[in-house]
Amino acid sequence: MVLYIIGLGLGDEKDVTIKGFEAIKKSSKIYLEAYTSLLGGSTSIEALEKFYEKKIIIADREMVESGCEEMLKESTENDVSFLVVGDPFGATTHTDLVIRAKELSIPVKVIHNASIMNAIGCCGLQLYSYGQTISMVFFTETTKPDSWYDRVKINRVNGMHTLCLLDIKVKEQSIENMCRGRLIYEPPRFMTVNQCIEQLLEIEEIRKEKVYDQDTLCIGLSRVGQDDQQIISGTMKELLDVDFGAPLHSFIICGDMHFIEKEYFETFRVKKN
Ligand SMILES: C[S@@+](CC[C@H](N)C(=O)[O-])C[C@H]1O[C@@H](n2cnc3c(N)ncnc32)[C@H](O)[C@@H]1O
Repeated sequence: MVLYIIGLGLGDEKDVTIKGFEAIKKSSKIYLEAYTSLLGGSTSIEALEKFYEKKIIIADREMVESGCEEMLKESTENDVSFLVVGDPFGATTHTDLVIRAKELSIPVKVIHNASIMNAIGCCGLQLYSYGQTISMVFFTETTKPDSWYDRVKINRVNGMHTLCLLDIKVKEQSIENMCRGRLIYEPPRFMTVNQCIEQLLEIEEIRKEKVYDQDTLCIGLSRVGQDDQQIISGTMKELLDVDFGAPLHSFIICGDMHFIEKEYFETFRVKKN
């Protein structure tokens, strides 16, 4: 029997490929990885279930990171589909799951789809000219992780663009609820372009290595691949107050731009009052 790992793309329930759809149809159980990305705003689990005519089981972080025992056991007897928004190996790599399945001699078939890692090409910067992608996590009162700053520095020194993927917090417990063992979860949070810029500038202020500043050119994107996607370019200062609307958001710190990249950049330039 086969464990299908299927990318759903970035839009809605209809972005699944025909191959993916066929695999879902013949699977006895369908799991949806629901903590590293999000389909289009109005795409609910119910919409997926209606379109695929199948019941969907939510695979949260706990389940995936604790080994997916039940799902793998099921795959030894029947075809099972594990759905991932975007591409299964785009940004979040589900390699642990593949290794576990291989250890149990379960055949795995991966069905790819669009990922933010390639759809980001819609802003006109050449995919070949990006350096390392960074993940920007929410700062807290006590922690401000900044290891990404060194990677942005390398990218900037080498004239490369930096894609910043922004934090998603779902099914998080408050410290108090965790300590008391209460399974009460905080509302989901998705980092905005504005929060990302604030954190970037805060760390530049602390590190002072002149990696970028508020006049650095950048691009904010939201809901890429969906009908209401937004792409807005400008300086960090200019984008700080722009409302990019509903999640998900991504951010790019531009490196050196070819003249065609510059021309394209200007077509998305923030409107000044
Ligand atoms: C772990 S990554 C995405 C992994 C996903 N499997 C993929 O291939 O696209 C999640 C982050 O990518 C970015 N992202 C994903 N989809 C997006 C979209 N449609 N528009 C803008 N940003 C997106 C957001 O910053 C989000 O927090």
